[in-house]
Amino acid sequence: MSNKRAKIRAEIRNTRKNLSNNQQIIAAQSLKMNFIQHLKSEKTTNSKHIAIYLSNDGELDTSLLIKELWSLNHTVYLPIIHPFNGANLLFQRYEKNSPMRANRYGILEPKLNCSQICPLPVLDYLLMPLVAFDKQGNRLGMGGGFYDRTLARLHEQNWQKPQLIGLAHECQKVEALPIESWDVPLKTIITPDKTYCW
Ligand SMILES: Nc1nc2c(c(=O)[nH]1)N(C=O)[C@@H](CNc1ccc(C(=O)N[C@@H](CCC(=O)O)C(=O)O)cc1)CN2
Ligand SMILES: Nc1ncnc2c1ncn2[C@@H]1O[C@H](COP(=O)(O)OP(=O)(O)OP(=O)(O)O)[C@@H](O)[C@H]1O
Repeated sequence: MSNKRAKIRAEIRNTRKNLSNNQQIIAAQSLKMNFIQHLKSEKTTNSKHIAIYLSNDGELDTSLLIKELWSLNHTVYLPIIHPFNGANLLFQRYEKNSPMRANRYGILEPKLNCSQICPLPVLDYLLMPLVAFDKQGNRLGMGGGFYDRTLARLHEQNWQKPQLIGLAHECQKVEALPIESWDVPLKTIITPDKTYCW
């Protein structure tokens, strides 16, 4: 692993964890408004299949957005670390009363129920956590390689769906990330302040 990537990861995780509760609440409200605005700008009104994540480690809080998506009749999914290969993600439906369990990192995920797994190409939007992003839309995650491995096959083809959207605080932006061959760049990143499009 590149030292430079590890250093950026450690620094930004620290900055992000030091955001106050108040800053996190305001950020969560802005994220909700910005993503709903993004959906409206696409001029499609039917209900969508949207994968998101439950926040951890100072990540942008998604809880308000998830409630809003449910109330607008969108179908929400969360990542599950693959129970057999442990290296890829599956996306399983998430409802208010879904049975949950903590994964190996202590992050809650739905208990595996194969009938509720959504194949990747059926998802309309994949909202991804990240640690750092740069001005070209490159993404640095927590270091597990889960999203990159899960998206690798899709990335080799000229895929239409899902639209990949990174969610981050503005303080997670850096000038330029050292990139690796497997990194999947993002077309959109939503922060509480701005929606970046490439
Ligand atoms: N909210 C959220 N969910 C997610 C991710 C994420 O980045 N954020 N992931 C995105 O891929 C996957 C989990 N990836 C993760 C990778 C590392 C750590 C982590 O805390 N690592 C510790 C070391 C833990 C250990 O090995 O025991 C650390 O770096 O301190 C957390 C999640 C799936 N779910
Ligand atoms: N497409 C892939 N095929 C095989 N291995 C991969 C692939 N993508 C990533 N990896 C492995 O995963 C490890 C971690 O990758 P990286 O540091 O880019 O993760 P990350 O983007 O920070 O994490 P995440 O995607 O989980 O948020 C790398 O050392 C690499 O070996």
